[in-house]
Amino acid sequence: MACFGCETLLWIVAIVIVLAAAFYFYITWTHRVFKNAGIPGPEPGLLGLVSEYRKRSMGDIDIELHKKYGKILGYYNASLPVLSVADPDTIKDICIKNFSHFVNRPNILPLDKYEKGILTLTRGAKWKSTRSILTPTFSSGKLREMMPLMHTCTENLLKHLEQHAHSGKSVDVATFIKGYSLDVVCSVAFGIDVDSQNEPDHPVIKACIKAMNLEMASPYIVLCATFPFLIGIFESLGIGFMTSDCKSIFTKLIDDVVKERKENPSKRKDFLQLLINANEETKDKEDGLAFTYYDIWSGAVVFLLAGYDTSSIALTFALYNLATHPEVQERVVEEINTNFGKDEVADHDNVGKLTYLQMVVDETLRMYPPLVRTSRLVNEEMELNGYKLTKEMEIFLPIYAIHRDPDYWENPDRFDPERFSPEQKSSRHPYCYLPFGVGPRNCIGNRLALMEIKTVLVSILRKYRVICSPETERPTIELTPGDFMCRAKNGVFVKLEKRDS
Ligand code: HEM
Repeated sequence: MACFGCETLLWIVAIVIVLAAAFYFYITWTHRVFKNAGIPGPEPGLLGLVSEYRKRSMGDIDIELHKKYGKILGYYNASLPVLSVADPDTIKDICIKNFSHFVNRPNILPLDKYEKGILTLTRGAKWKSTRSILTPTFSSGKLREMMPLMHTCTENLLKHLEQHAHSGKSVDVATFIKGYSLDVVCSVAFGIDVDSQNEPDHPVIKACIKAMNLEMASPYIVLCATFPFLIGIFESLGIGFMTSDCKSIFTKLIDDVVKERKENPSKRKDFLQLLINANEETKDKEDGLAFTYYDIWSGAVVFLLAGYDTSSIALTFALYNLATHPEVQERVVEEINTNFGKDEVADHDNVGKLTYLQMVVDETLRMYPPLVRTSRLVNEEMELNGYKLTKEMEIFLPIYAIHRDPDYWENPDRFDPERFSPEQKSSRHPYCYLPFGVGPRNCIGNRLALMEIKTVLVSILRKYRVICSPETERPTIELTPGDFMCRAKNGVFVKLEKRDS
């Protein structure tokens, strides 16, 4: 007769075996989609590409997959099938021609009542109404009004760079630029003035940094991608993707500012005020069309989630490209000197004159698109170019891989701003360049981002020559593995040399 302890152990072993077998059958059942549809792609293994995300950058993974399997392929993120589309004509079909079938993006994580209003994640009618309310807040007039706030952040950045330039040592510009971008988010979206370089322990700064720390291979994402039904369960329990401490810091901050401004109307022309105005103006509209208090929260937070890292990555890589290509840098400086008066401040209106600088920024966004992939969700079963798409299938557009595809870009790893001369631009397929995405669901902040990047570059380049140091990674920069964003793994080190004024 078996002892009690042995019997328990046998039960545990049996349960583990049954669970492991159930998991195996479940996962192989979910991995049947592309084989059934005849769509090429890598063997899924147990968790699809998840183990790859720990080793290599997402951009490099996409390049390799598309080289091997063609412009349209299927892979799995844990149990979730993803159709990766790197063909510009099909991208046009998805994002423009058949947009109504692909309005939404997949949610890879649960969303609570605050997060559901975040524009990048909203769906259907809610997306349409939020997008149309937010679009005017990014108009030229509104951007012009926000410039003075951004200018104050640039002044802070220059102050910090000055201290380090003096030392003659190599500096990680990524850190400085991130600090600057955080100051912009706090000022423009949260209505507070913070100098994050001097106040790294400020609770809002810490919350912003924590809220941005999501990687594709994080346990939370892998769990939800393996068992997607958990997303619904978490949502019904009121659990979202942001940690509760970050959420309560943002909520308290926004509550306080909204309350204060409703009692004492403010003259400050920031994005948060535009959100408060939208809330006032739509409060009598029927349910679903009004811009609610939660939408103010989501509007401010989307600025952080979508606008902070993206702009700082673009700025950082622009400085890297200028340091590694001094002849391009001197041409930009010459253009600035020709078009700007001695003490003229770069602003919304005058940066438009700098056409060569625009080409440099465009080429930087090609080589290092801040968002490595963007996505769409199939909203009903359909056929597209001979492929059978199932309802809820995720479609990813591998921006980084398309930008490095030699079929569209000669010598794709070479930095060459001339690719964006009017002649070269007009001779290229328009959908093989997608740093800001494409179609009605493209980046709402693209003009703001470009204005910000160009004005900051002008301010830095008029003061400093950005040069390589022994620490500058060359010929290319290693990117962080498994990151949605195109982030430099080891920072971006350069030296700053003061220019003669
Ligand atoms: C260089 C900087 C930036 C880059 C490269 C960038 C890139 C992108 C990309 C690729 C998308 C997805 C588009 C698509 O799926 O077609 C996107 C969406 C979005 N971006 Fe940006 N972005 C930048 C800056 C900003 C800024 C400053 C904001 C300001 C708030 C912003 C707000 C958004 C929002 C709200 C969406 C979602 C739009 C929607 O779903 O309707 N972005 N961005």
